[in-house]
Order: sequence, then C-alpha cells, then structure tokens
Amino acid sequence: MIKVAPSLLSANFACLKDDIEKIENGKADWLHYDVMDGHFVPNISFGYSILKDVSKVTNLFLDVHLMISEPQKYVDEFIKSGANLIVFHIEAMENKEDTLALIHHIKENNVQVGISIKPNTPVDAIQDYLSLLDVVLVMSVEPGFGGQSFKEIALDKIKDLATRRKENSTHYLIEVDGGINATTGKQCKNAGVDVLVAGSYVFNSDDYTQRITSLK
Ligand SMILES: O=C(CO)[C@H](O)[C@H](O)COP(=O)(O)O
Ligand SMILES: [Fe+2]
Repeated sequence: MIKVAPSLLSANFACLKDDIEKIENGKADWLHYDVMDGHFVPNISFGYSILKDVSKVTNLFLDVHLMISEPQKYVDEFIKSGANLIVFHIEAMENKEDTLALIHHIKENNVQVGISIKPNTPVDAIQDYLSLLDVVLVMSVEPGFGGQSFKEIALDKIKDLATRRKENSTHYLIEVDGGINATTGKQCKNAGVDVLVAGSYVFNSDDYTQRITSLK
C-alpha cells in the first residue's frame, strides 16, 4: 500500500494543530515537513523550533525535507526536535566525504536518512549512497514552492530507482514530491513509487480525508 505524506507547507500556519489532527484522522501515513532557508531555495518556511512543537501534537512519522545549504550544520537541531526521517539534498553537499559523514551521523542517532534530487539531477549523482539510504526523494518540481506543476522527468527516475533497488538488493523507499494529485499520483504509483508527498492537493480542499484516500 502506498504511503501518503501531506506537506505542511500548504497548511494554515495559524491553525497548525487543527490541520495536523485533520490529516491524522484522514489516515495520512507521514507528515512531510519542508524546511527552506532562503539560500538553497528562494523561499523561507519554518525551522526546528516549530518542528519541536509539531512533534508534541502528533504521532505521525515526521519526514523532514531539508532544502537548506550546509545541512550538516543544523541536522542535530532537527534530530533533537523529533524528526523520524531526515532528507537532505545532494546538490547542497560539497563532496563525498561530507555526504557519507552526514548519512552516518543521522543513522547513528537512530533517525532514518534520505537524499533528495532536484529535477535536473540524475540518479547517478547518488548511486554511491543508495545502499545506505532509507529513502530517496525524487523532486518533481524545482524545490522552493508548493502548488507547481508535476514534471514528468520524475517518472523515469522513479522507474530507474526501482530497477536499481531490485538489481542491488537495497531497501530504500522511493518518495516523490511536487505537483502530486490523483492523476500524477497514479502515474508515480505505476512507475513504482512508495511514498507520495502532497501539499496543495490535500490542504487546498475542504475534505482532506477524501484527498488522502484518492491518492491511496
Ligand atoms: O518540497 C516541496 C517544495 O519544494 C513541497 O513538499 C512540495 O512542493 C509540496 O507541494 P505541492 O504538493 O503543492 O507541489
Ligand atoms: Fe518537500
């Protein structure tokens, strides 16, 4: 069964607790938490203090998507604030040594680890890390904003990641993020995705449960 991870980026920030309760009651599997620093991406969202408060009002698995430069500088704060999974961008890393160190650091703290790739970054850029990862996050929009249209290039990457996983007996989940609705969600499902992130499709609706159900 596919997992659905509503992205809090499209929630009403003045009523976060209510919106989180609604998606939890609507059978969301994970809560996707988008962190933007105004440097790695041209937008600012929320940081670890809000994550800490969010973690106190939900039992949902907290999937933290770090769209920030130098993720190694801030990762401990997100770990302390209740992240269950930390996903950083390969494009934010300067070299292989730092990337491996960050992966191991997150794992040593008993938090799951993932790497995300932007639409123009090939799967080959993360081949060396695939065996170490719990999640690969395929961006189907340029990171930075909710409400954009799905880019089809993500479908080939999902298929490619599913093939590599089979060939190499690795175990990562394949997650897709950006422009997901019932139609694009189905395309991703057919390509072999495991986790659908959906922000505007879920939260710009009067019935979160119906939207989550339609993705499943
Ligand atoms: O990482 C993100 C943007 O960078 C968000 O998770 C994503 O955009 C979700 O929003 P939507 O479903 O509206 O596209
Ligand atoms: Fe995201």
